[in-house]
Order: sequence, then C-alpha cells, then structure tokens
Amino acid sequence: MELHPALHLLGYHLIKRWPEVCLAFFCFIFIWSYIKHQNDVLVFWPIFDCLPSILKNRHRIHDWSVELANSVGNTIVGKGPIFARLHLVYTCDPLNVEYIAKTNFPKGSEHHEIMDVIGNGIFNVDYEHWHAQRKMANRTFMSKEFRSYIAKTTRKVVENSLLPLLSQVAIQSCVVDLEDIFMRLTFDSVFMVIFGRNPNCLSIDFPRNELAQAIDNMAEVLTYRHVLPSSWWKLCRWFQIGPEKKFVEARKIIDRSLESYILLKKNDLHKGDEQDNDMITSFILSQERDNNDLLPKGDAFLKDNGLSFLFAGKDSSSTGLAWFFWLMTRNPSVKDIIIEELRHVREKNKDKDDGLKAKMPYVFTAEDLKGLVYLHASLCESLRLYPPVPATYRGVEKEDVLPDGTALKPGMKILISMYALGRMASVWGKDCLEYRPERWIDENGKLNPVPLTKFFTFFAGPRNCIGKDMAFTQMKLVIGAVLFNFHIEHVEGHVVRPKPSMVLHMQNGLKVRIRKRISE
Ligand code: HEM
Repeated sequence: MELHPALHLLGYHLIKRWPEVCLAFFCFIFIWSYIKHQNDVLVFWPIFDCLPSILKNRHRIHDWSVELANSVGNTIVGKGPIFARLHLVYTCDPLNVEYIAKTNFPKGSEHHEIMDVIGNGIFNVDYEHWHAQRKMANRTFMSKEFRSYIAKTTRKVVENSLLPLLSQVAIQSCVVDLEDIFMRLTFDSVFMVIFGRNPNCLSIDFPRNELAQAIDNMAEVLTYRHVLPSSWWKLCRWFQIGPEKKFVEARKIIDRSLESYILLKKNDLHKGDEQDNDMITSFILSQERDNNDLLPKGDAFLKDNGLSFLFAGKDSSSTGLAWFFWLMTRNPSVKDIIIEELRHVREKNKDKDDGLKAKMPYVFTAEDLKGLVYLHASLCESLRLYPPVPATYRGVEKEDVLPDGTALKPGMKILISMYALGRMASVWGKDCLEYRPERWIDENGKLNPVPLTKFFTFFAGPRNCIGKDMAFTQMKLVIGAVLFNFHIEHVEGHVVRPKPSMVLHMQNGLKVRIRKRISE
C-alpha cells in the first residue's frame, strides 16, 4: 500500500529531527505529569526523583515535612536526583527515632566534610572519639560549680543588660525585634559560659559584633552546604565563589577571635589568677591532666570545641525564647497563670529579699524558678511546637532494619524531623497543633512524665543535647524577668513564620512593643 505523501513527509521529519522530537516528547510528559500531580504532597519524578517537590516547598520546608508524614507516611525512602548520588530515608516515626538515637548512628563522613570549620569538635566526631569527648564534656556540664556558674552569669546578663535595655525601649515606646534581642542575650551568656568573658552584644545601641556576625554568616553557608549536592558546593569552594567566599572571610574572623580568647584564658591560668568556672578553663585543665590518646592536645581542639558549643548554644535558646513569647502574645490565659506562679515566688521571697533584690524590675534566681510546674509545662509545650533545631540527620555505615521494617543500606542518609515529631496527631492526639501546656501536667498537678518519652526537641539517647539543662536555666531566667516586669505586644500586621534554615529562626523576626508592668 502506498503511504500518503503527508505521512511520508511527517515520518521523514520525525527521523531527521529526532532530538527536537524527543525534547518535545519529554516536555509534554513533564507538563502532563506536573498538571496531574500538582496537588500531591510528594512526587517522585524520573531522573530528578523528589528534588522538584523539595524545591517547590523549600520556603515552607518544615510545614511540608509535617504534611509529608501525615499524607505519605512516617517513613519515606527517596533517592534524590541521579547526579546527587543521594539515598535518603526521611523518618518521624518515634520508635524509629528512638532506635536511631539509642543505637548511636554516626553523623558520618559527609557531616564531617560539611562542618569542616569545627574540625574535631564534639559535634563533628563519631564513635570512640565522640565517646571520649562526651565523657570529658559531661564532667564539666554535670558539675555543681559549672551549673551554678551558668545560673550566675545568665542572671547577670539578664539583670545588667536585658532589663535596662527593655526599660529603655519601654520608655521610648518604639518597635523592637525581640528575636534579635534574645540572640544578643544568648550570645553574651553562652560566650561567658564558654570563654568566661562578656562580648557585650546586648546593649541599647545594638552594637555590631564582628565574631557574632561571622558565626551567623558561617551558619548560613553551612545551611547551603547541607542542601546542595556536595559536588556543587565543593566546586564553589574550589573557585572561592558565592557562599564559599563568605565562608573563607567568616572563618578568618572566627579563627582569629577564638585563638586570641584561648590565649587570654591560658595566660590567666598560668599567671595563677583565681580559676574561672567557664568551659574552656575546664577543658584546658582536662587536657593537662587526662592522658587519653583520643582527646587531641593543643589549641586547635579547644578552638573546635569552643566553636561547636557556640554554634550549638548561641541561637537555639534565643529561638526557643522568641517562639515562647510569640505564643504568650496569642495565649494570654497561659501568660496570666505563669505570672500568678511568679507572684507567689515573689511573695515568698519578700521576707528574705535584701534591698538590691527587692527593687524593680525584679529578677528571679534560677533556684526560684526551678519548681514552677506551669512555667516548665508552657516552655516544653512551646519547644514541642517550635523545636529550635527542627531537623537532624545520621549516616548509615552498615546494613540495619528500623523498627517499622525499613531496610537501611550503607551510604544512606537518615533525615529526622523534630518539627514533624512534635506535630503528629498519631503521637500527640487530635489537638496536636494546639498550644496546651496542660498536656504536660498530671491530675495531681505534677509534671507528667509521659510526654517526655515522645519529646525529641533535645534529641534522645547518648547523643542528646548536653546543654539541655543550661538552656532551660537560661530560658526560665529570661521568661521570669520579662513576663513579671513587662507587657509584650505583638505589632499588628507583622507576619511571624518559620524560616527555612537549620535553626528555626523567624523569617521576619518578632516585632513587638514593650510596656512596663508596674501597677499590678
Ligand atoms: C533550646 C535550646 C537547645 C535545643 C533545642 C538543643 C537541641 C539539640 C539537639 C536536637 C541536639 C542533637 C543534634 C544532633 O545530634 O544532630 C543537640 C546537641 C548538642 N547540643 Fe543542644 N540544644 C539547645 C541548647 C544547647 C546549649 C545551650 C548548648 C551548650 C552551650 C548545647 C550544646 C549541644 C552540644 C554540644 C550538642 C552535641 C552533643 C553531642 O554530639 O554529644 N545545646 N542540641
């Protein structure tokens, strides 16, 4: 049978122009699939796998992680684009996470590479090296002297810097970013706990601190490194372009500053000055005293750990505080109960108050706030809904099976979302998105231990947060002082939402007005 000339021509062109035809065909499949799946929470594309879904939701990545768990499942295995050589297991199944935490999966070599700026600091090492460092750090963090040093230094920052600044802001009745104020506060207090010196970032002229700025820039670059395929950021590093240029500049400042602080500390120690109770002094003494081959000698190790703890402690408590105060502005009944608890303490203290402590604004001690059940419950509830460290990951180095049956193979990466873990109806019940401190309190008015078993904000197992108690002490001192002495009003129209970053910062900060609470 003779072929129609038009069909003949079409066949000729299809063969001659095959690259264009293939491209058109792929575009058609792509657009058709996009339209068909545009409302799906997760789509696995050919070649690109889950990457387009991640990119589409990058601006709301934390809320997307909750939707994923609710609509697709608590554990999802994805491969990522072929060129990224990624094999990812995303989980927010509490049993899986508990297993991962207790079995002590390593952070892995990729983490070490990405976080090269903290070298062999505790955050970046695994197995016996981590074990030796954790033992040394535990000795410091568990000691009574160190704990009371934390309480004393934080209270000093609250009394001498935070309250005068807020009083001034109240007089001027201007709008301030409370998240920025808390970031300055925790930088000063964490720095004092680690290095024994106050960088004085928190003051009414809002000074620019070169080191704090360099650490923020560094954190931004590290976020890029975590989300980009490693070949991309390594190429940028090689050419010293984009974020990697910023990295080099930030690193110079960080190295120079921390080295000089360590030198100052060593000079103080060798002059025979009275010993401080800060962390670096304690680590220097451990280095001199302990004979453990797994604990590196020298200043590089001190610098790596000084920076590890600064990274871990600087923005986490401040972020926790910012979300807590945001929730207070939206839940006045909760705020009133906490203030009532604080008033009781104030009344009890009246007899023993010396003139200095009795003056307004009133400052509580860590001891005053320790037993306040509702304050603790409200803070835990806020940290559940807004975990300052929203996600973490672990490497897989040998075959294993998670409690829900997911098979793990060497080379896989396990991504754990603390943000999703705190918001799942299957874990916290139907009212999981409500801010309800009562869920942390039992029928006898005591703290309920049950929610703690599903609370992963500070992670779990042997590699949980070593600074958890310190963070609670810091945050409660700030909450007690601010709620008791000031009214905080959220500026109407200012939108508060989480930023897609490694720490759950607020996208636009927390804009508030402050008034003194005197007459009540
Ligand atoms: C609200 C405040 C805080 C939260 C929510 C928090 C959360 C966490 C989480 C989730 C981890 C595990 C991360 C992982 O393994 O990937 C962690 C580890 C760690 N945190 Fe915190 N943290 C807070 C405050 C602090 C403070 C104030 C310090 C000390 C200055 C600190 C020091 C550390 C260190 C050193 C580790 C690593 C522990 C290890 O690997 O053995 N954290 N933290």
